[in-house]
Amino acid sequence: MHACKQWLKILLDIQRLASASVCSVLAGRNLSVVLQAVWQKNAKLAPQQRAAIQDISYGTLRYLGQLQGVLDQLLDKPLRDKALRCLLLVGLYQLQYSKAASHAIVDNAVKTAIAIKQAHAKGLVNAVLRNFMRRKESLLQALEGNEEASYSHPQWWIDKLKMQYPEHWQSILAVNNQHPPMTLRINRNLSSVDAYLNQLKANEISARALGNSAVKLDHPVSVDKLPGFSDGVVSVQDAGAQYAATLLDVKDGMRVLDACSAPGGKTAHILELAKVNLTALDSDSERLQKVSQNLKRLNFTANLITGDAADTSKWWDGRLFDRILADVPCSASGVVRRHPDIKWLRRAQDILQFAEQQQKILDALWRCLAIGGKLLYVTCSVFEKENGSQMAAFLERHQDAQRLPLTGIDTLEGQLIPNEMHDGFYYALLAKG
Ligand SMILES: C[S@@+](CC[C@H](N)C(=O)[O-])C[C@H]1O[C@@H](n2cnc3c(N)ncnc32)[C@H](O)[C@@H]1O
Repeated sequence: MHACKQWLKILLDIQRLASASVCSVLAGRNLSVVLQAVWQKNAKLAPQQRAAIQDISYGTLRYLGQLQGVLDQLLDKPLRDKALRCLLLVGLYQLQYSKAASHAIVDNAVKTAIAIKQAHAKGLVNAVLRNFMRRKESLLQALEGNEEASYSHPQWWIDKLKMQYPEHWQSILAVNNQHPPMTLRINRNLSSVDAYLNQLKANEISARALGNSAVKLDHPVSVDKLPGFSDGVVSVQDAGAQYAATLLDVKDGMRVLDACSAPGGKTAHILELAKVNLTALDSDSERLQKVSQNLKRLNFTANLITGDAADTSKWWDGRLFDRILADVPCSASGVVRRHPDIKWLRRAQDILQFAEQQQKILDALWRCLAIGGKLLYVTCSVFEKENGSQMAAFLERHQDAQRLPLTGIDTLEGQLIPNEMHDGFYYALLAKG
């Protein structure tokens, strides 16, 4: 194929596959699962094409509220065709946020309309996107006062944050719409933050220290570019997540349970901190394989079990644990910048369901903890039903539980508010008396 034609086909494929991915998410599917399926079906995609499809899909979902608000102004009547609507959203995203030439984006979108059998809509695609280019300022200005469009989050989500964080809700929403940082955890048995920063510098990777084991890269790189990654010198882990293993206060010889362990980021950190007898449980056997791969890279071993943390009769041998990490399933509302699909997939009522599941897991695990032992409850949520009120209710039910201070961490009563440095987490450290 002529080089120019080939290039055009590549651009069309990118737009077509990104639109299809956005459509699948809007139909209720998880973006990373959708993209995995796209890679499998289109095995010949070059790494740059994959990166572009990923970037456009993530970006469109990150700014979906705003893009929908703009699109609705540009349409005379509601557009029922979902594939076409997604193509227009993707085109608007590219026009507003990508560096590609505007005329090329519009031309491609028109051709993509034909490729996805929407040839009748060529005129509409052309008109909507060109109108956006002409009237951009006024269209964006007209969104003022429309919170769902201005903050690109569902209104119920914005309302919850406003109620719960009268001072921080806007900064949380803003951070959720940023690109996530790539942060590393240095295995301090093998290196140190200073030594690793020097290694990164020698490899022309700019970064800075965040505390005594975390290093934040100025720009994400693929892990194979990280010195010592395959030898376990570093792991990729958000700085907020790195508090978990430290707070758990593990000592050599302890029996430790990591009750919701996959993919094993915190499991590995615990093993870096002490020589413990560790059981890593997860209800998802496929995800548990990731724990196994992670531990292998880091040269650690643990007792891996597939099981439901809430149903101890199926997997527990009755011997009490000295430490339990309960990094429970949650709304993931604290890690939205890593998974922008979450904010559109969740429904307000899901939060209560998560809270119920968390309660069952917590109550079951509490029975497995030795007297004098500690349990760390963790969520990557910012919603208080899963966090503060979950903990308050737990302490009401369990008179033998005492909440311990989170030494060395700046939190809002256990809540780590997402910011430029770290994701959003909630931590509650409990001692059994
Ligand atoms: C927040 S993730 C854990 C992240 C992990 N601790 C890490 O740092 O890499 C929650 C995990 O809980 C698992 N899970 C969900 N329900 C569970 C249950 N009833 N029992 C055990 N694991 C469960 C999910 O499969 C998921 O892997």
